[in-house]
Amino acid sequence: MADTLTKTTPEAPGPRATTEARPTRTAAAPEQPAPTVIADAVDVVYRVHGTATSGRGAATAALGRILRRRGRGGEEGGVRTVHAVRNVSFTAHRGEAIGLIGTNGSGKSTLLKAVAGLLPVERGHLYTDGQPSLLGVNAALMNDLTGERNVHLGGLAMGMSRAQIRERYQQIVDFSGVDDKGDFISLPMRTYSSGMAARLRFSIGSAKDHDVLLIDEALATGDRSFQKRSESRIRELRERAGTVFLVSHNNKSIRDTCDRVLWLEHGELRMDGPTAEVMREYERFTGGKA
Ligand SMILES: Nc1ncnc2c1ncn2[C@@H]1O[C@H](COP(=O)(O)OP(=O)(O)OP(=O)(O)O)[C@@H](O)[C@H]1O
Repeated sequence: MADTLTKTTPEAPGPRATTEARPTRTAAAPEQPAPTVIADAVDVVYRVHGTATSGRGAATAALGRILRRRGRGGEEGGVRTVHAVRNVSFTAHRGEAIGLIGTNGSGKSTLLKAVAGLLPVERGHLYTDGQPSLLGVNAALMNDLTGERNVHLGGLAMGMSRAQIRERYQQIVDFSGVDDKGDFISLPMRTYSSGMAARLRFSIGSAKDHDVLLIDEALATGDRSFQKRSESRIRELRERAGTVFLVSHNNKSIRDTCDRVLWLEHGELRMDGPTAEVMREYERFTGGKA
């Protein structure tokens, strides 16, 4: 494992911090767990191209002209900007399970992708110790291949050796439960229900010990009994010294799995603290409906 934190995100073109205020790991107090992710005033901005509507007569063109007259959105030359994460700072440590909560569109998935190094930061810096893995997205599974082939492919994509995959193969299949209703593991993944595919992805992704594991709830779908199994798997992964981030709208899952919660709203970090405290405030904010 690297001795110093490394910068994982490619930087976006355009304005950025001028000083390279790279946080160095300071001599930690004996019981202080090592930091695994440092976000230092991070901004993430999407640029949506092709929003200009030039065709005369088209309904979308007319709508575009109306919206432009009203001066809405950060649009310039047909490029709309969406400022999804704003000035977010936090430090995550080894052994922590951190929930990411917030109402729809608050920036949770975007922040997760930035930590995974899949999206550039516009301003600020992100440093990670070890390789962050976003569960599912980077497990390059293919619909036309059988579940069995995908277990091998996903394992290789995560950097497991063939021998490691062979050794854990049965465990991965059993945990996913895709064979519970017949021999589905030998059928192409396109024949799986979305829940079955998500279970296999979770099972493959969590078969490896990760330094930083990022889980977006969209990938952790599945029935209640599978969710329970996933929660205990997350606890195991965390016990094996990594850091787990979990995006979820399921407050119970967050309470059962995480000891710390980051609450995002409009891309800003509204609260960062112990699960019980943050969830209490969040439920007050959403009227307990989130
Ligand atoms: N590829 C994209 N291009 C442009 N804007 C995007 C893109 N993805 C997300 N956004 C915008 O960024 C903002 C944050 O979205 P994000 O998906 O991170 O929120 P979220 O908190 O994960 O939402 P949800 O709980 O609904 O999954 C939203 O305004 C969304 O419309």
